[in-house]
Amino acid sequence: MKRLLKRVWKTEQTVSESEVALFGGALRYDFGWVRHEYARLDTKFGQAALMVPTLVGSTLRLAWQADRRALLTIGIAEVGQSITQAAGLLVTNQVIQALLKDGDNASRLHAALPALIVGCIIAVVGTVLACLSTAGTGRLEPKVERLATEQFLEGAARAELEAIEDGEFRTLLDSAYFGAQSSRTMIGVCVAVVNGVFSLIAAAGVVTVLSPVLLPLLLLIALPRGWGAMHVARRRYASRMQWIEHERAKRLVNNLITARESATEIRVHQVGPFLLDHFHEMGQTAEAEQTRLADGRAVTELIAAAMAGLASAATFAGLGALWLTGHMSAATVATAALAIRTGSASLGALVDNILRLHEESLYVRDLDHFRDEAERRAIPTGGQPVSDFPDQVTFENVSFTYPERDTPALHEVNLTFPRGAVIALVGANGSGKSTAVKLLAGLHRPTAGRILWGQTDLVEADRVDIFRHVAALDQGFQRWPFTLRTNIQIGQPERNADDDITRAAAYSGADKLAAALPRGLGTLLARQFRGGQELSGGQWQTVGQARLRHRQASLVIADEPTSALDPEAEIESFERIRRLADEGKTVVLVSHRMAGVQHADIIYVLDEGHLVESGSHQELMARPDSPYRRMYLMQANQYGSTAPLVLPTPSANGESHAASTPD
Ligand SMILES: Nc1ncnc2c1ncn2[C@@H]1O[C@H](COP(=O)(O)OP(=O)(O)OP(=O)(O)O)[C@@H](O)[C@H]1O
Repeated sequence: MKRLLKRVWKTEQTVSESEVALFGGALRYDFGWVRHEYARLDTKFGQAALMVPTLVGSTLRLAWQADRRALLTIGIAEVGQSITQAAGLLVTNQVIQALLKDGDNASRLHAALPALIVGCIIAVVGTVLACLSTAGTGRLEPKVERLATEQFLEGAARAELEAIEDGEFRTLLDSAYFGAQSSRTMIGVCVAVVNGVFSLIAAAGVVTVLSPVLLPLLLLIALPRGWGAMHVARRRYASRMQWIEHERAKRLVNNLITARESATEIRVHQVGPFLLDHFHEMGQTAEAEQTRLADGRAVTELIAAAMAGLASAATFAGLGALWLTGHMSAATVATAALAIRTGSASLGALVDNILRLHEESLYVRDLDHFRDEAERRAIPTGGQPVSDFPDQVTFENVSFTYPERDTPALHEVNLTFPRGAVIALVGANGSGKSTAVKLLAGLHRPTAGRILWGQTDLVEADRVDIFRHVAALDQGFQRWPFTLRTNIQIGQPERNADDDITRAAAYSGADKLAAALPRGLGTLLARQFRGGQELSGGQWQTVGQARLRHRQASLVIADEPTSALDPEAEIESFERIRRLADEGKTVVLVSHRMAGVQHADIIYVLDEGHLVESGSHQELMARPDSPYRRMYLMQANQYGSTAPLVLPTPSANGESHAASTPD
């Protein structure tokens, strides 16, 4: 027995050899909710019970916002039920008293009849109230979940990009995600807690009315039951946490074996059998762990039941003694026994529900915290209007350091983006090009220095106005799992006319792509769904450029727009983007393809966050020690000295003709 208890109650972590080999140990997410692991195990029941009003408060506020009628219905139904419960017990007492009176059976039954009828009416009212509460809860739960999810999504969508990239905020975001689901669960649990409290008050009230001496007896039977329920709940929580860790590891391996991204290596490198072996080993460890936990639960429940049984026996012995010594009538003893049973069952359920409430509230509190934090870090609304695109946007000694980074990504940089010009940003990997365009687009605010939109400092400007002027396509632009049409329209969702979409598609060549797809522009671009199609990287860039064109913006930012295009498509693409400047748009190009940027009006060269030079292609090529010249020649030399970089030069009428580089 001792060995069994030791085995089932051991608390140390069981990690399979496979988990150690693949992940270096148990696979734990760095998510916020993991911070709560075992939190409740350390919480005493008293502490959890004391927190109930606070925990219930925030859920009730949400419920009040979601549907106050449903909330009021539940409240009234629950209070009504507790009244019917107490009244039912008192009426039962009347019935028993009448039945135990002197006289023949018929006269005793006659005497009991009025109380019996009242009892039936009370039971019907109680049932109707319980149904009302169930209906109200069913109506309220999805609304609360929807409201909580909307508040979560709104907070996430409005947060500054800095916040989204900040590890702490992301952690909070991930944990708050569970809060929306928990808010829904909390409604049902709150109702159960309220129900439990009222039932307990009703039972205790009746017991006190019958004989105040019975109240300690109720406690005597209820306390061990409460202790048992708490112990079982705590073991269940611990078991869930351990089980989750194994499941998480197994699910990850499972996903890796079936994922499309790993399909090539799974086959060519024969990773499949390797991972399957580990999957099998992890599965066995998990099964052993589950068996151990199930044994543990059974033992705990057995002990809890035994304790509750002993307490019941002692209580009923006490009741028997009171009856035998003439301190209590048989009718009162019977009613008291009933009230004690009802009360102790309510208390057991109450303890269980309070602990569940505490567990769920951990996630709901994360959601509350996230809402506050998201509000604090939201992109500010209002500010100085920037209704017209200015003559130029200027970076004045701009520095920027990412959160959690020591070295600045941009260091006292001065840049000018004149209206209608093509500006190229070039430089080695990590030199700060993408960071500069994110600042230009208003996605980040400088850590030092100023970005001036005309005369307006970006920090004081209405950011929504700024975003309205910007169309941006970055390296990892979103490949929405929607139709081709929506993938273009989403550049400016409110422009939905067929003509606009077709024009944008024709601009980038996405019209030819659509013609080759089974449902044209209506083809779903998501292989994971039925009828969905997958595009190649280059085809996606064509779609991205159509999206860029669809957006009616004055500042067009294209960060590596051609990296996946074939040479012919790349030439066309650069030319197309450059031509946007002819319409008065300011075009900012970030690219490693020197041939593509050489026709820009201004080329800025960045190196480790510093601006090292600027000028036109001709000016930069004329400087012997120019880093731009070095990069350009390096690329040109890859094709051999007899084949210098050749790209069409845009002509005034938009047609292109080949031109060799000046070098
Ligand atoms: N979200 C981020 N959080 C923290 N650091 C970042 C983030 N994005 C970029 N950095 C860092 O900032 C520096 C500049 O990165 P940036 O992406 O602007 O370079 P880049 O010139 O666009 O590079 P590439 O040519 O490789 O795209 C790098 O050191 C990079 O590691």
